[in-house]
Amino acid sequence: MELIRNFSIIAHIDHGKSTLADRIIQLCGGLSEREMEAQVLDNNPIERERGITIKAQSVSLPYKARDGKTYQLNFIDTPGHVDFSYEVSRSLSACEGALLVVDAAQGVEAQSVANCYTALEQGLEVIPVLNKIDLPTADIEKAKAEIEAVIGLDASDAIPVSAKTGQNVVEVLEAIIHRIPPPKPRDTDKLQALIIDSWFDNYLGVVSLVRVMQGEIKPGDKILVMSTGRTHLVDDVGVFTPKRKKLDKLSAGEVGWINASIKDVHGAPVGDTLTHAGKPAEAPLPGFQTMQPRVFAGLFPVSADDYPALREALDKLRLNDAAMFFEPESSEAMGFGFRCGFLGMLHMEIVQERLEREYDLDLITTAPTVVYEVAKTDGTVLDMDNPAKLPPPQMIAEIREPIIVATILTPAEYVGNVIKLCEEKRGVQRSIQYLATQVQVTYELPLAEVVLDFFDRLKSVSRGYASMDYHLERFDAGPFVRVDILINGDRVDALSLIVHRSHADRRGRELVERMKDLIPRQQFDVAIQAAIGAAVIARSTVKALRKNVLAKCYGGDISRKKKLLEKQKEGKKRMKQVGSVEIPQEAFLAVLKVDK
Ligand SMILES: Nc1nc2c(ncn2[C@@H]2O[C@H](COP(=O)(O)OP(=O)(O)OP(=O)(O)O)[C@@H](O)[C@H]2O)c(=O)[nH]1
Repeated sequence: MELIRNFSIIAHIDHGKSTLADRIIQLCGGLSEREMEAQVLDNNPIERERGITIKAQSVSLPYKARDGKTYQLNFIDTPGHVDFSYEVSRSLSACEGALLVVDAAQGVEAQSVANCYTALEQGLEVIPVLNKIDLPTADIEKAKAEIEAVIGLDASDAIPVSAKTGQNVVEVLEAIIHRIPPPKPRDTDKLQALIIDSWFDNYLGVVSLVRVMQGEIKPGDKILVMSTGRTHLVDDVGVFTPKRKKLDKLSAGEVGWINASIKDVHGAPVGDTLTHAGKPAEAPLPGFQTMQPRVFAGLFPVSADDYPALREALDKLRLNDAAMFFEPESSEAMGFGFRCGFLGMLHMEIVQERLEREYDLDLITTAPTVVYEVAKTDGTVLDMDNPAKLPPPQMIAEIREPIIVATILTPAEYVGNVIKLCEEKRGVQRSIQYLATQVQVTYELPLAEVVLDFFDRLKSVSRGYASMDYHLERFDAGPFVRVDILINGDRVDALSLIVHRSHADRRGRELVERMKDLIPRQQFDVAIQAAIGAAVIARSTVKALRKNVLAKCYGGDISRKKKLLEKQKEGKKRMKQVGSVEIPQEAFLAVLKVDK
């Protein structure tokens, strides 16, 4: 155990975590040059394409140090996006230390600050690493000053490196073995293993990444999942090197995978404790906060025939993604589909992309909504994740919306823009603090205002420099109303929105205008209305088509004609019928884009 070091890397997206991890793997001889390919830790092709890490993974590496001893380094990867910050804390809880990687040309970003605090709270040793020193814009002293001012962490012995060229990376390894303590020995050998992550493998079924806190775990052991009381036989145990390698056992202090023929990820819940059925530990380890889906949307197949395929695909995805939620939903406008819950917008986009790409499904996604608390006049409180299901106004005593506290870090020159954006999004300022080279602004903001386009807007008003982190604080009552969209008098239930009364008129108007541009002209007039209850707040009309589209081409240009027809066919693919009107997918997505 003296020779084991368990560590994580905390870094903001793009600061070079994967590149550094690859270098470390290479230095420890984990993979040959050919096998390195690109970044081995980003397994999922979508993660790789988007260059963001989502799932926690791990590697065990032997490192022969300058002192002549060979250490076992267990690196547990953490995701870098704000949607997935709960996964960071669970990766950290399996470690004794963490590297804080800061891009020396960019400085500290909000996400790393929050994750760094989590690490410090959990008692981890944090080693600051300044990356990208090969860049001419890198400023080591400034980055150090920022770490000290913003995080309050001593950065005098921060290690300057270039993960790209490999310069100084070996010093990081030496710091890991000297500065991060080995796992603490326990005085009992009763098994306690913390499930850091579980995922579904097509060949093996559920594989769990565990940190053995005490005792040991071997193939053939009968293990007990402490929260469910279920027992399973362990088939195999091992580590990733990063290749999957079977071992005889995993011992106290180690991190590795186990496979115990559990059917789905819910059978091995993340944060749960495994122990021996015959000789159980007295108590489970402290678990993790369960993750609550915060953003909900309806997913509907474009073709009703795809409904069973969609269900199957969602079932499969859920095997891997314990944070995803879904249940059947039926909509008058959209037919049968599923109401799905996600951690945030990025999570939603990724799931949607996987369904379309890996399962070849054409989907329509309704506007995402947050979960409102609806207090009814009869004293009951509902969690409302679907505006179409809001009870009638006379039954509602109060609607409460989720409020977050956002911490934003920005260079001083953009602070005015950032404040303006927050105010526009109904934010209430809590504090503003000038630190070394950045400003830290804290705002209370309605989550509903944040989920749609806040990140994009924040990036654009700060030229990409501002970063943010947030946590849910409470629910606040407010004057919320449901805005319905009617097409030729039919309510499109899937387009209903819950909005703040003060934004309802503008929102309704924008929505109607946008829908008008997106609904193709038909053989008859199409009336589009936005309404609150029976009161129409905006209206518009798509005039009936008078001429055949092809008439414009004067019969001459065949290729142009063909193009037009093809374009129409394209458009047809993602259409939904509402009453007698066909609505393209973009019209539904317009709801997303309307600026609140
Ligand atoms: N010049 C230079 N570029 C680097 C260095 N380290 C990483 N990069 C580049 O920075 C970009 C981001 O690096 P990644 O390693 O993918 O970043 P990451 O933090 O893992 O990103 P996520 O996986 O999204 O969390 C890539 O284009 C790298 O090539 C470095 O030391 N110097």
